[in-house]
Amino acid sequence: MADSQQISIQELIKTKIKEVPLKYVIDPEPAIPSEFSVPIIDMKTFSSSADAKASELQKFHSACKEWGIFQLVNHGLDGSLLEKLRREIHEFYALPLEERLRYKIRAGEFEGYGQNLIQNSGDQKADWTDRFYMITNPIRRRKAHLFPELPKPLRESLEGFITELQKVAKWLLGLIAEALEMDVKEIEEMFEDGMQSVRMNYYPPCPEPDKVIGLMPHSDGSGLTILLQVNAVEGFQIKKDGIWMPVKFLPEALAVNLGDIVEVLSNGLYKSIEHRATVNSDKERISIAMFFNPNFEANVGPSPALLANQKPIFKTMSMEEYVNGFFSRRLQGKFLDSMRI
Ligand SMILES: O=C(O)CCC(=O)C(=O)O
Ligand SMILES: [Fe+2]
Repeated sequence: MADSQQISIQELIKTKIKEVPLKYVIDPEPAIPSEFSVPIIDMKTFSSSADAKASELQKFHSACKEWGIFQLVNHGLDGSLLEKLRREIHEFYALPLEERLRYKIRAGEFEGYGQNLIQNSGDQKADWTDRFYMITNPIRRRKAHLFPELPKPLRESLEGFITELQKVAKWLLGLIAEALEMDVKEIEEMFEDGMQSVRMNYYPPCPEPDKVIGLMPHSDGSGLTILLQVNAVEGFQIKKDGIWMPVKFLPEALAVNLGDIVEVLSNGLYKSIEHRATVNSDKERISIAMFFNPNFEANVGPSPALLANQKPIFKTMSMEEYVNGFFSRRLQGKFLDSMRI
């Protein structure tokens, strides 16, 4: 396989393959369509009457307990900003290969553009995706050849998107503190100047879509993840009550899923949902996920506020230790299982 095709599936499919190479062939568990839809949380309701707010907070609390994912509407993000961001991400993936390769994943690193890494050789299977992952915050942790070197229009719209999402994430974390009856200061301090990262996921069309997976089943290692569908192609699925189900998002909603850190913080009351991405035969699919995490001075463990009347079910570790543990494995399954007491 030529080098470019090792880096990019987008290049591989230009060779008009009829069958997918063995390293991508898995046998994904089928999904079963469900009549249920992911809960919808309306941000506007929180600024209306006290009764309406209390009932929306209750809905939020149940969504976090039962689903670990919800769709946030009336989030106040500027439609034209989202429009521009979507256009610029498309343009990035339409760039000639040499341009995209300026950002390719370097040896021993996980940030950059390219296929998801296979950690151990053997017969480990690969995801059908060309992703671009990078740490965006704290700004001092941005790699000089990645974010600062992006094409200017993409960089500017990403910057705008990040600033807006930071406000939404801060508000959501405050809501989590309120729903869990924690001190809001505790969560604010934990996430202040936190580690944030972004992944632009590009899933090329696939000649045998039922044999591959865009992104293996996993829960996010983050505190919170905010996900935006970049084009209108479906493919996001969650495992709910042991069954995979496809998820349809409202076109302008932000999907918010809880990551492992919030599951640990809530001492298991809230759930980080297992999810995956599927691909299809004729359309590319693009999404962008932004991950919000605590800062490197924080500890990851059950909130002391919750331990007054319950035993911890997870260990506490430093954020540094947590991040090293998380990135030393591939994105698959649930990392927090290794933190259970
Ligand atoms: O592409 C998607 O819809 C899912 C992306 C995702 O789960 C991730 O980037 O962690
Ligand atoms: Fe994810």
